[in-house]
Amino acid sequence: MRRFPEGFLWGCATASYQIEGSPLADGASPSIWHRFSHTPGNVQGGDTGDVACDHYRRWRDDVALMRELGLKAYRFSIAWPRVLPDGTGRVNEAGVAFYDRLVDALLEAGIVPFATLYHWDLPGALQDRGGWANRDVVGWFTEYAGLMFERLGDRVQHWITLNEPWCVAHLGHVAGVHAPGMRDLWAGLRVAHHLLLAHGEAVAAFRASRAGRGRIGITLNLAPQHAATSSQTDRAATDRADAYHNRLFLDPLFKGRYPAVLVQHFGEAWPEVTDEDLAIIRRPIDFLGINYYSRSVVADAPGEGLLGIRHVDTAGARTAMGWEIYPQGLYELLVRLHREYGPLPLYITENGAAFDDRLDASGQVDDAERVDYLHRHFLAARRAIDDGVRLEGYFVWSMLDNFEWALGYSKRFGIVYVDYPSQRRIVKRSGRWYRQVIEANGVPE
Ligand SMILES: N=[N+]=NCCCCNC(=O)[C@@H]1[C@H]2[C@H](O)[C@@H](O)[C@H](O)[C@@H](CO)[C@@H]12
Repeated sequence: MRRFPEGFLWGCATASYQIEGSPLADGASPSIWHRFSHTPGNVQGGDTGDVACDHYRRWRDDVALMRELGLKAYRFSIAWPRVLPDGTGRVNEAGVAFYDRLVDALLEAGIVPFATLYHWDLPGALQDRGGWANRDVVGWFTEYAGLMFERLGDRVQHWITLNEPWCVAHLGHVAGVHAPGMRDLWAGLRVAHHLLLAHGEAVAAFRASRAGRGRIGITLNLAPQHAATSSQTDRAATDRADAYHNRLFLDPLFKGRYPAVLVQHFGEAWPEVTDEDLAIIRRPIDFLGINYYSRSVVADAPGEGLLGIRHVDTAGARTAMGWEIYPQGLYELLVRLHREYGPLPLYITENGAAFDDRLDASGQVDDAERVDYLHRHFLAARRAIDDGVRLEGYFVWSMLDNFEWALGYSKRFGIVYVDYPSQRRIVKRSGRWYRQVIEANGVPE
């Protein structure tokens, strides 16, 4: 048995738009994902977050389910449009009350709440004013963050400013496959910069708030980039991919500068960046959240796409998302972060897999593949701890099957199956297995 350190925080992660449903209930306003999913052609099957897992109404039973699973911690996100329907100014007390009750129920169940301030559901009213591409968003986000620190900061001690700024900037503003569906590199690079500025200003607001004695961090999706061959051109291509996918956020946050290779590569599209900006962005944080799913293998492809690279297929097994199952990439990433950007406390704020789960004749889900996936990734994380990495918790994505963005409900990541028509929750084999892991605080070799 490979035991984890005493007090290791085993949990699950979710996000507001992906599980809550009731997007316009009790004074909430439309988010950019409400608009995006209701725009035909954007989401597979025309799916929307209108119902999702109906968590907005079933939250009490879901907390009971978390307790049944033995979770030590639970990472959720707050829907900005519920608490500030116009994005700034007027507070919607019914929206705040939902999170107030949720936090109280979690504490009552002995579960540590981790609150993510932004998991992609920007108020549509702010998108109408330019959204993340408008530098004024820094003030809007800081106001929202300050309100939440004020209202929940006496009970929530762990805060994540942003979930995956890379996805917000690239998928939402360059590739256009996520809300708000923009395809504009110039805007996307500014969005990345504004997200980091907003993060930095929220950190300062946190330190000044009554929540300030808690911990604040940010969650990045990070993926090791491996060169397809040892050729100079493939290595240079991999360096560009690593700079864009990983260092675009890591370097300003922890080194106070953007990767030079990107500034060069993007030329006049690169935004104006001042030393004052960089000082805001690099304000010290208490932990780094890592969302790990897989790695990429990269080859030089002159003139192709944004970076002149292409991703090379590998032989390894894949999840239902088409992502290679590569647990050693988690070990490699954790050790790199510790050595190059740390040493600071780390949490795996998301790791998990989608597989084609089906109810069997007995109405159960025997998701052996997900058990194997998690087992191998837990062992990789445990190896990193042996090498001195200060890993303090692990949140499995996800507790429930949920709305998988542009893929709608076609992908199931949960350790609990959601039968959407009936909204019944059915704990999968992986959920029962995870409960044992948490109880033992360890996994078999
Ligand atoms: N090009 N390209 N892109 C692939 C980039 C992968 C990054 N996607 C994630 O990490 C998302 C993260 C998200 O927080 C959660 O809300 C999503 O449900 C999970 C599962 O998808 C993961």
